[in-house]
Amino acid sequence: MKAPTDKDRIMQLEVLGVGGAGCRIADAIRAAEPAEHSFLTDVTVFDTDEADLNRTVIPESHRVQYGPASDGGLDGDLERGLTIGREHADDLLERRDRDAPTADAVLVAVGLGGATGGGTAPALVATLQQRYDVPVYVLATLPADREFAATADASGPGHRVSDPAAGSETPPRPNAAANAVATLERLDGVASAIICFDNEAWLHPVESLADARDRCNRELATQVEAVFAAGERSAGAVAQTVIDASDVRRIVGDQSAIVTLGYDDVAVETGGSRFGLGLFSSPPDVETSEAVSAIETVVRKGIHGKLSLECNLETAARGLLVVGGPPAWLNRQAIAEGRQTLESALDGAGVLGGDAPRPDGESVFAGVVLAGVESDRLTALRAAAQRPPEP
Ligand SMILES: Nc1nc2c(ncn2[C@@H]2O[C@H](COP(=O)(O)OP(=O)(O)OP(=O)(O)O)[C@@H](O)[C@H]2O)c(=O)[nH]1
Repeated sequence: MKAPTDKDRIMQLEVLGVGGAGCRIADAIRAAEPAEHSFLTDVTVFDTDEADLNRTVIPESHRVQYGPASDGGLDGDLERGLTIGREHADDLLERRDRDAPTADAVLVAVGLGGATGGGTAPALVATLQQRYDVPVYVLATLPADREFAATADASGPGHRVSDPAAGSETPPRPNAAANAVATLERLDGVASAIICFDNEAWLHPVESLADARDRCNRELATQVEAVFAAGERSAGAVAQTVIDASDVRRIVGDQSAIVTLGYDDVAVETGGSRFGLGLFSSPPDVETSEAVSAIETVVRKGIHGKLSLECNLETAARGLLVVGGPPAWLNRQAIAEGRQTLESALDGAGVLGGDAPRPDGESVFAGVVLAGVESDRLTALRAAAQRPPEP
């Protein structure tokens, strides 16, 4: 954390999506990137399932099919996925756009529970770590119980075939918990950090993953963007306290810590016309009390609201808070107090804070990172992984 200078480098992230979920999440992150503050160097997606790959809106040049040339993926066979992953990891990295600028960090998105993403991610991350001197973070979804639990038969509410034509059917995955735990173990000691998103917590009670996934992916992309695009200086708006790549690195560490994200936002008056070019609009007069109240609200909900992975806050080893929005709303005192709020919630763990001015933004938001957390959900998945698959 430091005051901005002209030499400040804005954090740039390369995103690689692997497997069905990884490709869709990478797609969602790309879609969430606002034109006026780009933070992505490049987004490339890899899948064994060509049909799934072609449903993303990632340009064809950045979609890579590998392994057996068949639609439908590897059907949950993780051993096979691991073999294919080891065989192809080098080649996949070669098949990226070689002209893309070097990033400050790489984010590998993957859905844990399947065979393609979960099989390839460990080898891909290990190869990235060998080749580059930048952190390699994994963004991993955890499977929902309805994918593998006793009630997960094809007639259960969680397994409604939603829209087969769009490829959104969700077949039961009896091995999902075991696969997820096995992949997590393989990533431990290899990934710089593992950011988790728990599908179980984000799905509504009676909803199939197919119905929920686009909404979940948008939520996750928003959480990611709030944090990783924080260091951006856009259109003359300079953050008072810039969060850069080394700050993120300090907080999430390089020891495969489990990381969870929090986020909240509130729409605010911006004074500009939504329809015109805004050339004649002036910044709104913002009441200090209103700005303070908006920041207090998003910080409180960002910390105590639903996290990407539920955890006991006091177990967090480190935390990061980013407060963003239109510059006129970014009250410095309130942001500093928000950081103290995070510090007290984390029981004195090390906390960094910063602001992210968004001149074109229409909301005030808080992005929260909690690193090194312990989560009952991971314990439950490990227990489920020990049980034999339901018949
Ligand atoms: N949040 C979210 N989770 C998803 C999505 N698609 C799948 N998942 C989760 O990710 C896990 C793995 O699914 P996929 O990524 O489709 O599987 P895969 O890696 O392609 O592997 P195979 O299909 O077995 O070849 C599932 O068990 C789900 O829990 C998605 O779009 N969003």
